Amino acid sequence: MKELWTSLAALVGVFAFFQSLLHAIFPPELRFLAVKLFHRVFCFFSSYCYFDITEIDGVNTNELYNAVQLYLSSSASVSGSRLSLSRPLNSSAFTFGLSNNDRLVDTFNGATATWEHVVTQWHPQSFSWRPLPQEKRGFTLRVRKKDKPLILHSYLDHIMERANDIRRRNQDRLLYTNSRGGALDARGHPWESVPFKHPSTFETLAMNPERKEEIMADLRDFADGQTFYQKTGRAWKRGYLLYGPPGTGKSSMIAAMANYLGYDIYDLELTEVHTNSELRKLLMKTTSKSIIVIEDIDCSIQLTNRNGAAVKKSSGLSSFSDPSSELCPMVGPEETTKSITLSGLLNFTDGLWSCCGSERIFVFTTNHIEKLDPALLRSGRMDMHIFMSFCSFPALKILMKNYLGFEEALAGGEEKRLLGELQVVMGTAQMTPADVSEVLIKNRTKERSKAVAELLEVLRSRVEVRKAARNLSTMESNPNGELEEEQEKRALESPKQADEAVGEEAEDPNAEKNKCDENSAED
Ligand SMILES: Nc1ncnc2c1ncn2[C@@H]1O[C@H](COP(=O)(O)OP(=O)(O)OP(=O)(O)O)[C@@H](O)[C@H]1O
Ligand SMILES: [Mg+2]
Repeated sequence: MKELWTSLAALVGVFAFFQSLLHAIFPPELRFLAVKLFHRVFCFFSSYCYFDITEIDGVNTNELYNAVQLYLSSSASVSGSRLSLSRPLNSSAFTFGLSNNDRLVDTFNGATATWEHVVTQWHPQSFSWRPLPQEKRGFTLRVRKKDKPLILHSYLDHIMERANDIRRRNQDRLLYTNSRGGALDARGHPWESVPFKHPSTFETLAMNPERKEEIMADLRDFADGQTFYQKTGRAWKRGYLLYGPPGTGKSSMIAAMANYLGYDIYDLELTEVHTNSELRKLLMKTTSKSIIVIEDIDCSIQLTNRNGAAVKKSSGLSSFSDPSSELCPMVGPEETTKSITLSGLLNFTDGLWSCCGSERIFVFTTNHIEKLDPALLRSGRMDMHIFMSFCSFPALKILMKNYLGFEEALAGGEEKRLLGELQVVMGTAQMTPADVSEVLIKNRTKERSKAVAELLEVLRSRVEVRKAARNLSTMESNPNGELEEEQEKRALESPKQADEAVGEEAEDPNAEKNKCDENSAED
């Protein structure tokens, strides 16, 4: 045994001697060439090929590196004995990873892939404004040469897909905003994000159950429709226009959609976007499986029609923004040339640029559908028009269940009677779900039947106010109806002052016409 150790030590000594001799005799360039040559010969005779996937690709983060890390985390958690553990920002789950210079073997369609996590110290030479990492990290993938085509064509795609899945499952959804205007952050992103934790779901959303089911089915079909969209040559996107009075649940519906599908939300603040190209850049930086929202589209911004002229209500093309409205200040011609145009917006939702991602939903909301340009309403543009109405009786039952735990099937005699009375007054009271919710919140700690009775009282007084308003307006017989409109607005917008206010019945001007109106183009 002792002899073996002696001969081993001698061997190491000889090797060290020859190495120092080589260093002394040959210049570094020659040594470098020799190593390179050796490497080439080795690669030529080796049956393996290698791929390096570094964390930083030039100055940008390499998406594939992150995807591989996430992908391997699912198998690493099962097989590894020493793992790195992390919890990414905005994530609700832990992620496992390979420790430095550790290996993991994966198989894909019969091919074996060996992954090694390589970490080396790094001292960047060049100056950078951004703090750069002190170590260089990357993965080395080793596969048999014969498996190279399979790896390049399918395996990497498979990894990206799996990683996206894992990310979606682990990560809290995000709400993005472009409130910084067009300015980019350190990573070149124009969007800022916060975790999206809105509790609204389709279960809590008060609306006609059949209509709700229809919308949910539409969303499901959309999310599962990759093959359909591919087969029919359509971009994988869908547009919803939500319209109705304030407080009827348009924003709540968007949150419910996002929660239902597990999508992120991009809340596009159009007033912060200055040009069409800025709008395009924003679109390009959105991810798949997301909902892009433009709230209050009718008064977000001064839009121009496709001829470049300002859209005028009087010209027959209804306007997004009434120049006289204080919400939508008039923009002069010189600004108009710089601002975004209607065609820019239509390109954003519908043109070639809308396809620079997939599986995206566009949602526009408005309180005044009659103010929208027909170009936005025409068939196929916004696939589904959803009217969010005043609180109906079925919607009221949902709110009562949410806030008071009131179940119709379990209601006692007195509760049943109250429910019957509610049904009678509900149709004429025209209260928004937001107003009803407020009354229910106020009374939620009371005994249930008392809370219901209280709501009935509020609804009745509302009906009374509306009746009085109608009578008064008939007496005044205002030929232009302008006063009626004003009174109606006051009575409905501030129900608390309704006793003093005198108004006329307010109805969505397009309610009947547009109710549940869905563009036939979609199917
Ligand atoms: N259909 C509804 N179902 C459940 N809750 C509702 C509904 N509509 C309104 N609410 C309640 O009223 C509040 C305001 O609703 P929301 O912001 O969704 O209305 P909106 O239609 O978007 O109003 P606006 O037109 O002013 O933006 C919500 O926080 C929610 O609690
Ligand atoms: Mg809203």
